[in-house]
Amino acid sequence: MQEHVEFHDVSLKIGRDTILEDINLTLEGGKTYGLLGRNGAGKTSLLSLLAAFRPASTGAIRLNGEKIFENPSAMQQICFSYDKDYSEETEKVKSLLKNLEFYRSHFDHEYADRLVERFNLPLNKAVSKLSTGMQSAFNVTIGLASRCPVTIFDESYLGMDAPTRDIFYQEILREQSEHPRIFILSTHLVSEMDHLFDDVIMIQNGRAVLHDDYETLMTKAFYVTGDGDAVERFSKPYRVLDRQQLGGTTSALIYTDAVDTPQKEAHEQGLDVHHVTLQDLFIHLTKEVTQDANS
Ligand SMILES: Nc1ncnc2c1ncn2[C@@H]1O[C@H](COP(=O)(O)OP(=O)(O)OP(=O)(O)O)[C@@H](O)[C@H]1O
Repeated sequence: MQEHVEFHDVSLKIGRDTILEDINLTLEGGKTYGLLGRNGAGKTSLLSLLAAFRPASTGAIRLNGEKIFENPSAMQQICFSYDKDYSEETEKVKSLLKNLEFYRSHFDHEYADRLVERFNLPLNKAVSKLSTGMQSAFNVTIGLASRCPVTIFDESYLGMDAPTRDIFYQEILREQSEHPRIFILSTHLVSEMDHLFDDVIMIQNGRAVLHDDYETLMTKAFYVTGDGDAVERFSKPYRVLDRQQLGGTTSALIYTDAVDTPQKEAHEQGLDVHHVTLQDLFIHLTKEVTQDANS
């Protein structure tokens, strides 16, 4: 069966603060989701609800139609890899990995061994004695080898050097093709990880302000550059996320939900059209929403 997760009208309130509001999302098996949001947007809060660490204040989260919270069989299907504090952990890498087979029904020991080798993890060292980057690699090893149908990595790259992150990215791609599941990658390294995403979800001020498939999303935004008046005329009907002027030349970042994106039309009007990166789009979309929220 193809896994699916549904957030239905989910909110989270802590004390008087509304942390998450009106979250409605559907996630499907075989897809890798990039979860993006500024600091404090609510990414970890959202993921901790999905991992059933806490109940939602309203609404429901379901895995394959079953509520997740306090449901042991649903919780068994979800792995949450985050920047865990191992300072009190006296167990060695080897024994902690061995113990996992009792908790994680899908855990693949051979795969864990391969990852230990790839990440160069010292099996006989206490986990608390691993460097920051090695602890991240250890977390990632558990997340990948547990082969949970829903696997969440919340900023799991912390402290990892570039070659180690590259191994992690290769493994995500290989696992998704050989053992398809729902991967959720919460990250600030947008430009480095965007090639992994099938879908992009953006959280802003506790709301899911965008959920789109990566390819579609990247056709919705583009830069037009040219004579200032011509750019103004062209961009009038569209949402302009950013505008830069240099002498008589203007460059505008257009974002549109139009099914037929108007890039051809821009060309016909003598304007240059350039692609936007996901990182740029993220910066300008979240900047715009923040300004709106404050206005
Ligand atoms: N236990 C808590 N009590 C009160 N407020 C909290 C608690 N945990 C989180 N928050 C608040 O909820 C909001 C969202 O925090 P969250 O950690 O989910 O954001 P995030 O998007 O993961 O941020 P970052 O990218 O900085 O890790 C923040 O305003 C934070 O201060």
